[in-house]
Amino acid sequence: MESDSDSDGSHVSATPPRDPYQPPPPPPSPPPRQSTTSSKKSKPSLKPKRPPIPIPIPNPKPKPSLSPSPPSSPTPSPLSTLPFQILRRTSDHHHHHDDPISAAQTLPARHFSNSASFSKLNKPSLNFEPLEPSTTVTDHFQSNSEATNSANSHKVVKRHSNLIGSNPPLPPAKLRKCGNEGNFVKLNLNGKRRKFANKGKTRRNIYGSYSSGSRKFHRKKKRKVEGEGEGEDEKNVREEDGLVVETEQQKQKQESGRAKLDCQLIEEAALAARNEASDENLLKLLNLVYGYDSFRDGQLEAIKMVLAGESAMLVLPTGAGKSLCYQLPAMVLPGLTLVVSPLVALMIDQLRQLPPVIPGGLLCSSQTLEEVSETLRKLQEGTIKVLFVSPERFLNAEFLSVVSTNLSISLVVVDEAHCVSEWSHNFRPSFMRLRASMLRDRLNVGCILAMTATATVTTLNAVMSALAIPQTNLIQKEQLRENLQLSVSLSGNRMKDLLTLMKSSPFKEVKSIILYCKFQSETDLISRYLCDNNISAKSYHSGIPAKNRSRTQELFCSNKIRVIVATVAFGMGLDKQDVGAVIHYSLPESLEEYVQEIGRAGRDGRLSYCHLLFDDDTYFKLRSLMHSEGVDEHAVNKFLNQVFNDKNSHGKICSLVKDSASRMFDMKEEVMLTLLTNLELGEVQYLRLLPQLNVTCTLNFHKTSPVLLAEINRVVAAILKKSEAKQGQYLFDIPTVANSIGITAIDLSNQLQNLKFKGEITYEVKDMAFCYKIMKVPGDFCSLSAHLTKWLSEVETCKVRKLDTMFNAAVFAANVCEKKHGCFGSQHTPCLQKKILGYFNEDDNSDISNKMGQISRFLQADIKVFLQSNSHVKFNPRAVARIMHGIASPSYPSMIWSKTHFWGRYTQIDFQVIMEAAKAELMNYVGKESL
Ligand SMILES: Nc1ncnc2c1ncn2[C@@H]1O[C@H](COP(=O)(O)OP(=O)(O)OP(=O)(O)O)[C@@H](O)[C@H]1O
Repeated sequence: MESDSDSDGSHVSATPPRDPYQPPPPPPSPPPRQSTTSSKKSKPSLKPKRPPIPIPIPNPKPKPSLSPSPPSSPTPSPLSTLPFQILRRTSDHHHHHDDPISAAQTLPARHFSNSASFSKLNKPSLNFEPLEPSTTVTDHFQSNSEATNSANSHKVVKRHSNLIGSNPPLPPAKLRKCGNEGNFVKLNLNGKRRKFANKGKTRRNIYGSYSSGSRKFHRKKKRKVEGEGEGEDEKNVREEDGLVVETEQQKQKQESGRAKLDCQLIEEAALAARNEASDENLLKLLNLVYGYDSFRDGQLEAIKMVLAGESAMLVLPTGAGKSLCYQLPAMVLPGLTLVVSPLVALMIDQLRQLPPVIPGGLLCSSQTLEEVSETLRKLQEGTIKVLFVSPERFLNAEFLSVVSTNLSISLVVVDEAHCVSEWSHNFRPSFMRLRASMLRDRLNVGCILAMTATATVTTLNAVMSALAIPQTNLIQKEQLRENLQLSVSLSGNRMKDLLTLMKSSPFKEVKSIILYCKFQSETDLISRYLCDNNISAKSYHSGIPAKNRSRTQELFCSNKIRVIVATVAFGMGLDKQDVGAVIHYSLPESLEEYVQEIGRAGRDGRLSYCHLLFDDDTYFKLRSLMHSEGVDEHAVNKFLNQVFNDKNSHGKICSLVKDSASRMFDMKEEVMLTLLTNLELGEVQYLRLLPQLNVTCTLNFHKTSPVLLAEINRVVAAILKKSEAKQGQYLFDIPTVANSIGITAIDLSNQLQNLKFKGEITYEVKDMAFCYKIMKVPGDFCSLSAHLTKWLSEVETCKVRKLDTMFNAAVFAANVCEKKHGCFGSQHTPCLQKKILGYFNEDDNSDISNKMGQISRFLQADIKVFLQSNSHVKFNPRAVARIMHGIASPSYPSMIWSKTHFWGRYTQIDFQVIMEAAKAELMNYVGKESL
């Protein structure tokens, strides 16, 4: 069993149902929903019409339509706190995703020119890079563009300025308005490079007209329109092109005039808001850029606070519009806005959703050096206004030098800010880099906007304290949307129950469903199962190559598949408006995760359905997994001794080979990284983490003799000194050689690369390692390891409590709820809402009960037999308890230990109880000194 919930740690039984299942009483059916393609009737808009403004503004996202007389909702929840109106899902509403034009209308409409009168600080202003049509597609989304291209080789797909691919093409009418489409981010996620034939040639100026390089674009377009071109003589095409270009140029002239006017209006509005951040000025800007008539609950408050230079903590439900709370200030504030997000995919989505008037960029670890330097160059030029950056990149030396010397940062946004706190469901050690003191010291940042949809009071307090946000600056709205109808059922046979559920109302009418599973193998199995039962489905998890994943997401977003069967890897940041249902096939690990995932449904404000199927087995399995990252003080102590193995190592670059260290200390890689990050970012800075690299090098000399080369090259001289020579090959440790001549390991790698290019050497590297520079050797290893172990164990306990709370809420709804306050059948919206809000507010701090057994008659005897039958192996209590729970660890891999009779035999007994029993038995057991 693996600890990673998005990993293939478990197997799902496909055995036929054992127990006859009574499906939950179906809720009253909403009217049937028709297929996407058939529903194109225009419907009255959800929102009041915007007042006319001087220039034609393309519509904002098509509003979900109302069916004339929606049936009354079965959920009696009050709607007063809702940030937007709830509509009941109906079958015939318009689905813009099927329609490229309306899909494109989901893109914000306005564009800026380079003539921006915004003062440039070194000068991130609302300007745009020239367009490189085909290069706005990243490798990440290459599959989509390839699909488009192969469908019509002459069709050039133009893209939204902040698009990174996989986006609906803009219709010509919209394109004309784009004065600027130059933002693109290339991510080499697949490790491949895409060649752009006309890169650097096709340019579009800031008002949308084309420079000479753009003739190709028109030529292709013309061929497509007139069905010509195939096999046609290039010269003819060029002659005809003359006419086409002329008319196009006339049109563009007119349009560029209009675009210029639009830009001026936006610039004026932004400047007005900068001078006076009044409701009126901000509303005008909102309307001009997004086409929205009003701010949603919490937005204006947050925007004004940030514009006043005050840090804020913003807690709004999923889909309530948090992104707008930094996008709009980014237009008004003079400096750069940095947005830190936990996931690359999330940053890509956010960059894509940036209005075209805001030039954006991205920096993350999956980019190549070339891509990183391109972004840094743009930053220096001031052509990026909002930069998405991963926390790992955040305080990296090169980034810091560019940012701190050339740019002024107006705002740092910490998205999914709960990741800062170890008491959240999703703690990211790298988010520790975002402490306010560090931001102030290194980047001179005064204003921080932290945003989350899912945080308990404890988490919020931890985040606000780390980011130095005063309590008075907490803007918090209820963390649940009211348009989600929550139902729960305890399942004896989840596969059968799932099918029954999906074939009954209201789910059978819902066209777009996310089905969440815990394990990768489950998603594959369930998607096949659904397909076998005529439900179009595809699986999505991190084990699927990025290219295929984005293709699946694209198919789902364009409603080509009805159900996406996904692990937790899917959904964060997904802003598909018309997801009508979210089904949990497995118990989420926490109420936060549950709320985050159901938050993918009903973002269009319509009533949407969320069903949780749960069972005891999954709970026990997850509970076991909660213990897979636990460590003992003894192991932490050994780890620290290894990290600081040379007591006089101040300033030295060291490395820890991941595989061997992981086995040596029986610690997962993530745990070692958490410890190292704590040693870097905790109260005392003991070390500084450096990029990970392969540290063992085997080298051969080819041209010049090693000794002669060493005379003119100090790297070679150092290698000869520090390596072991064997049969003409030189074996050495990269950090050791780097240290000996006082350069970084990365510099050494670069120099080796140079020698290789010159034909002097060939070499191979292996052993991926954590690399770090020692800043201070701890004085007392024992107290430091005690401190770190206590901290890790508290984090583990916190996770376990979260799972128990989630399970208890489901059990309460399914078994205990008396259905007095609006709950009925399997529907438990009121009681679950109460539990969730109480949990976030921490109303109930009493002990959380759990279903784990505290005693077992045979446990002690089984442990004894196990130890006796494996007398040749050294165990500690944690290792024994893990085996009894069926959890693999680096030193006790499942490939070997799952064969034992006792593997996973005691998943229903509390982990601590087994640890205690194992400890007692190991004490008795002669020859075991591992305690
Ligand atoms: N004032 C507004 N009026 C109408 N629509 C809005 C408004 N503000 C934001 N939206 C729209 O709401 C949708 C959701 O916004 P956004 O993605 O920022 O939500 P979020 O709070 O970040 O959600 P999540 O936490 O799930 O990522 C977007 O399509 C956005 O354009």
